[in-house]
This record gives sequence, structure tokens and C-alpha cells, in this order.
Amino acid sequence: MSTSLNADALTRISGADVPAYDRTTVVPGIVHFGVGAFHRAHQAMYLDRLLAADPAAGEWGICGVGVRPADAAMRDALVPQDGLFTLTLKHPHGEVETSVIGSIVEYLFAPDDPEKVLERLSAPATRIVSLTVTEGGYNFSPSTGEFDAGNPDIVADLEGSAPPRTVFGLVTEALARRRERGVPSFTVMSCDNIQGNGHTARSTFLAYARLRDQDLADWIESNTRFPNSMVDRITPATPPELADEVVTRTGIVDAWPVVAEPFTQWVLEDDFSMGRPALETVGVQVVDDVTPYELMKLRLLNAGHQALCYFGYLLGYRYVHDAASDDDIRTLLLRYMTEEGKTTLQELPGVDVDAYIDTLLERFANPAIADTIARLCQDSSDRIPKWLLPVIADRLATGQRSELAAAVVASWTRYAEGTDEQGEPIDVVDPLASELVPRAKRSRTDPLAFVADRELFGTLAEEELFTTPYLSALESLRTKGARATLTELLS
Ligand SMILES: NC(=O)c1ccc[n+]([C@@H]2O[C@H](COP(=O)([O-])OP(=O)(O)OC[C@H]3O[C@@H](n4cnc5c(N)ncnc54)[C@H](O)[C@@H]3O)[C@@H](O)[C@H]2O)c1
Ligand SMILES: O=P(O)(O)OC[C@@H](O)[C@@H](O)[C@H](O)[C@H](O)CO
Repeated sequence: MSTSLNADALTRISGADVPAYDRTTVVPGIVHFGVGAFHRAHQAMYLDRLLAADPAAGEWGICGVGVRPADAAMRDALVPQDGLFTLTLKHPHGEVETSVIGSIVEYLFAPDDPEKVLERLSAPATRIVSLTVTEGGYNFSPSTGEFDAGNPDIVADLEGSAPPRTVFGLVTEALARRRERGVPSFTVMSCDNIQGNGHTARSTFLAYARLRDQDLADWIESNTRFPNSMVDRITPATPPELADEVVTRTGIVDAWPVVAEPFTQWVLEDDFSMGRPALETVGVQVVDDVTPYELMKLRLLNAGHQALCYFGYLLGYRYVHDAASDDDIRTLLLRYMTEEGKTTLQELPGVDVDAYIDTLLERFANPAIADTIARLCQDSSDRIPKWLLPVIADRLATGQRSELAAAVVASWTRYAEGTDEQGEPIDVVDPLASELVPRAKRSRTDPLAFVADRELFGTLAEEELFTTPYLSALESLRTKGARATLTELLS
């Protein structure tokens, strides 16, 4: 027998762990923007663990907020389910665990009622505003770090003739109300994959606030905390068959289930203006400085994903685990990580980076979670400049070539041409696709055309230590193909 997921149904569910705590007493102390797959597999899971472990933690429930039109689908899934959803963890050798997560106690779709979102944000009980709005969501130039004040949504929010529609507009208006009402500032906690994600959140929110009101910006600068964090759990987009699998295994009918790998890590800087949940009691590493951890993760795992995905796609793979099991790709990953990425990391006392790399290769090869190459290949212009180019730049600063990272940039260029080695079209999903695809094509006759864009690549096109291996790999990809290019590169 199957049961539709909602608060009343919890007592009838026997096929999965369900929240044993009293959700009616849990109030939102955290407002989260960007309730996607990852937030639900990671932060919401940690808060669920905390609520289960500590009855006094009931002030740290989550209110999820969606701002984009596409988030109406999350509203339609979560609101009828009272915020409940299933999280399924899949181990590489077949073991599967499903649990119902109860920490999201409210979901608001901002376009339906922006004022309700503003009042939730302004409420004294709201002490943390957290974000997983993707790397692109911070609206800054990767090469200069400048906030993009020309973004039409930002322009509209600053103009102020309609209710705010961006995270920047909503959060800043709420901070203005708190200041006016004498309510202390909440903490803005970024959980996106950006190096110094707290610093980035701080500089972008302050940049927006300065454009709106200098005094308010000064108040935010003095009162709002922006902790940095390293977050990790590979969480694919929900595959269409997951809902049926969950029904078959647990009897639970869930409109939008989540699947993830069992591994999870969260390293969080202890810098909060109005207190924080006792996350260290449920496995979060709360530290003074997350920099070494985030560099390790972004430059090995996330940059490693980029090393895998374009070559993997061109070789014909569509799943990450299949590409990660290819000998050439595995060697590329191992060598990029150990010979290039690892050389740019900071000291990590007590962490065995080689063991970490071995774990990454195993995690990438987990067939059970069926992570897709398409997920890793999207939004490259938001990802490569934040994870891979800093490795190249750091090594250039000490006169070192990064032959493998340069080849990865070449593989992105070849992919961005929009046609694979069999002449089939590639769906290049990127906010800059309309500029990138023509530039990638043009680089057949004007070889540096793709990397000449200073906005994305800075001055890399003028660095011979970069252009030589880049052009050589690109030429080889075009004339000999991905397999021969990898074989020669790795020989
Ligand atoms: N999926 C993972 O494995 C993983 C792991 C670690 C960290 N992350 C971080 O989480 C982010 C989201 O990943 P996901 O898997 O949940 O993706 P997702 O596509 O499932 O969800 C993304 C969410 O962000 C929102 N969003 C996107 N752009 C926005 C913007 N400009 N303003 C406001 N909201 C915006 C979307 O509406 C959606 O709610 C990643 O970009 C990354 O920084 C993801
Ligand atoms: O989600 P993104 O855009 O930050 O990047 C794609 C993947 O590299 C990323 O989601 C990883 O799976 C994740 O960072 C693992 O913790």
C-alpha cells in the first residue's frame, strides 16, 4: 500500500525512517534561498539530524524560499507535503537507505507573495539566511570580482517600483526593515561552491546595498556576518525514475524525492551574529578558517569534475561513473589532482590529501547514484573560472605550466563548439552559450578566440606557458579526437 507524503501520513509510514520529533513545535530560524537537490540532501539533512537529537533545537527549522519562476515546481511539490521529502542514499555496492527529512517547515515562493518572504526575513526569530543559489547566483565578474550592476533584475530591484524579485533585493530590504525596527542582523551563510563563499556573499550583498543606500550598507558591513564554508555531497538532479523506486521500496509517494551519495562533509566558519545551531553535534566541522578545506575540495573535486566531463562527453559517456571508470579519464583525474591541483593547496594538518584523492576517484565511480555528465557540463562559464583557472594562475605565478588543466580548458572549448566527434549536436547549457559557442567555433581559424575573453580568462591568452599546451591539446582534439589526445597527453 502506498501513502502520499504529508504531516498526517507520518505515523502510517513504515518503509523509511521518519522524523520522530514534534514538527509542530519547530519554527523557522533559518530562511534558505535555493531549495534544490543539494540543500535538501545536505543542510536540511543536518538540521533534521539536529532536530532529532536535541528537542531544544526547535528554533532552527528551515523556511525554504524560491525566487525564480522555475521554483514554482518546488512549491507545488513541497507545500502539499508540508515541507517533507525523502532523501535516498545509494552506496556503490547496492545498499540503499531512504529517510523522510522534516527540517523544512515552511516553503514560500517569492513571486506569489514577496511581502510574506520579507516579513519572514525580518522576523526576529530568523537568525540565519542561507544560500545555495549556484555559482552564477552571486552576480559578479569572475575575472574582476565586480558586482554586475547592469543585470536587468538587479536594475529593477534597485529601481524599487515593484517588490524585490532577486535574493539581493529581498535580503537587503529585510535588513533595512530590521535596522529600522531595532532587530539585529541575521547571518548570511553561503553554501555554494565558491572559494571564500562567505567573502563573496559579503562583497556582493554590500555592493548591492551600496547601490541602494550608503548608510544601510555601512550598517550591514558592521552588523552582518558572512561565514565561509566548504560543503560536499554529490547530489545529482532527481532522475525521473526515482519517485517510482521510492514508492516500490518504501510505499511513500513523494512528488520530488532526492538521491545522493552516502559521503557528506560540511566545514563551517564559526562567525554568526545571532547564534547558530549546534551543528558540531551532528557531524559538521566548525572551524576558525575553512580556506584550506575549501581549496582542497574545489580544486580537486569540483575542478576534477570539470576534467572528467568534457573529455567524458566527447568519448561518448553520459554518466559520471562510466567516464570515471575509463582508464584514460581515471589517469587524467589522478594526474591532474596530484601533479597540478594538489600543488596549489594550503597546509591541511591531519588530512591525507592523497587518500582524499583516492576517495574522490571512488566517489566519482559510484554507479548507484547515476550522476550525469550533462549536470557537470552545464554553466561551465560559472565553474571553470572559479575552480580550474585559479590552479593555472597560481602555478603560473611560480613559473609552472599546467599541461593537464590547459587540456581541460581545451576540452571545454571543443565541447562548446556544440558538435561532437560524430557530428551530432551538443546542447551547450550555459548562461553565456550565445557568446561561447560562436567563439569556440571561431577558434578554429583564430586559435585564441575562446580564451581571449578577459571577463572569463583574465590575461591567460597572453601567457605562453598556458597557450602552448592549450593550443596543442585543442588542435589534437580537433584533428585526432579525444581518445588520441588523452593517450598522447598522458603518455
Ligand atoms: N549538487 C551538488 O552535488 C552540490 C554539492 C555541493 C554544493 N552544491 C552547491 O549547490 C548549488 C545548487 O546545486 P543543486 O544541486 O541544489 O542545484 P538545483 O538546480 O537543484 O538547485 C538550484 C537552486 O538555486 C536556485 N537558483 C539558481 N540561480 C539562482 C539565482 N540567480 N537566484 C536565486 N536562486 C537561484 C534555483 O532556483 C534552485 O532553487 C550548486 O551550484 C553548488 O554551488 C551542489
Ligand atoms: O553544483 P555545482 O555547480 O557547484 O558543480 C557541479 C559539481 O561539481 C558539484 O555539484 C559537485 O557534485 C559537488 O560540489 C560535490 O559536493
